[in-house]
Amino acid sequence: MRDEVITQARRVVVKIGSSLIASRETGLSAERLERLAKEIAEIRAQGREVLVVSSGAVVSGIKKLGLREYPKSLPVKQAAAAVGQSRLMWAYEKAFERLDLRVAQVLLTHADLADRRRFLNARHTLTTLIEFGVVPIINENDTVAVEEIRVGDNDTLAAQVAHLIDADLLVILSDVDGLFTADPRKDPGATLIPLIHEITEDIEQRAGLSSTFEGTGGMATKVRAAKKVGEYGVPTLILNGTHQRLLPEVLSGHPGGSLFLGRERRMNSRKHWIAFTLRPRGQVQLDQGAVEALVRKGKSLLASGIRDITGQFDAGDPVTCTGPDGKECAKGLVNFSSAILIRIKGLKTADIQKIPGLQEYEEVIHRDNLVIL
Ligand SMILES: Nc1ncnc2c1ncn2[C@@H]1O[C@H](COP(=O)(O)OP(=O)(O)O)[C@@H](O)[C@H]1O
Ligand SMILES: N[C@@H](CCC(=O)OP(=O)(O)O)C(=O)O
Repeated sequence: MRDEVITQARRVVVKIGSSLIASRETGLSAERLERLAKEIAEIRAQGREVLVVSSGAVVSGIKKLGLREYPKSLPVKQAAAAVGQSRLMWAYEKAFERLDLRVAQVLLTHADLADRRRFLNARHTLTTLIEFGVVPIINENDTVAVEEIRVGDNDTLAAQVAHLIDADLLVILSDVDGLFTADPRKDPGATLIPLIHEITEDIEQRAGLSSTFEGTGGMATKVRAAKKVGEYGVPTLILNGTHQRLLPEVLSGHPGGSLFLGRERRMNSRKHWIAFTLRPRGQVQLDQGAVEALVRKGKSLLASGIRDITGQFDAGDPVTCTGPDGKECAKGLVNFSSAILIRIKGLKTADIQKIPGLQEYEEVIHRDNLVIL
């Protein structure tokens, strides 16, 4: 099972963490990056399509700007990313050119993925690049990404890219062998977990933050990324990129790393986008009858089952639905703004249709726009 999922993966997203390609002396380790480029060329030669999500803009920029530490404020981080991204891309350009491979820089923000039209457009661009045999090198567009439109970390971005282009496998290369029972930097007794069938709360709690100068999210964002794509049926493999030739060897069937199996049945792409890419703008609290209608019977959400509304949102925005126990049970795109929902919550369809302007009312969230969590 493990072997097949890995060896037969045709379209692969490889995420390269800052921890792997950073160098204290020069900002960016050209040697490491060249070696990784060779290994990517090797897995392409195995008959795979490869897209790279690479961090490293900020660490490259730190050296170039003469900063002493990883920037804390957003403007300094953005300035470092701006000067660092061109250096990062230049290093990839040179490394892949030697291997007769062409690369393309693709910079994305959350806003590019949260708008369905832009999401589909990005999908088009990336698949066209793959058809041309180009290796896309993707990063977050840190320079323009303010808090509201940032993905925030590249493990999450890689998961969103894997979904975007319907990948068969997500590989996260880091400076650690995989997921351990605890952070191995802090607990020398921690052991590697080679195969994860299901991401339980226990697994999530074992994944800690980054304890290095360069790292952003640590193991926590990697496990979250694996959960995200796993729901879409894409497995995730975490490997130690500091070990020479581990990537091509493991992809050829050798043991190594931690593999998170994805769900066998893929979630429909649009529903996955609603569930995992969009950020909720508000919350709709439901009564037990509505929870059952949604979760067990696959019905659309009607106003009669709504008890209350939190937040301010417009028609078409994503919202989460919670049951009487306060737990999230669904997420979907609402047909009405929060201002209208406050007026019609708890009312029957026939009564709502008597309200001027709401004669056409049918449902608050249509089941095609609703995902059960
Ligand atoms: N349970 C765990 N297993 C493995 N690594 C862990 C765990 N918890 C925390 N970590 C830390 O996560 C780090 C990798 O994440 P990070 O530093 O963000 O790297 P990258 O730059 O590759 O994304 C490891 O070096 C390790 O210290
Ligand atoms: N976009 C940033 C990296 C953000 C990030 O997630 O870093 P990492 O944890 O090293 O993958 C950069 O290029 O510096």
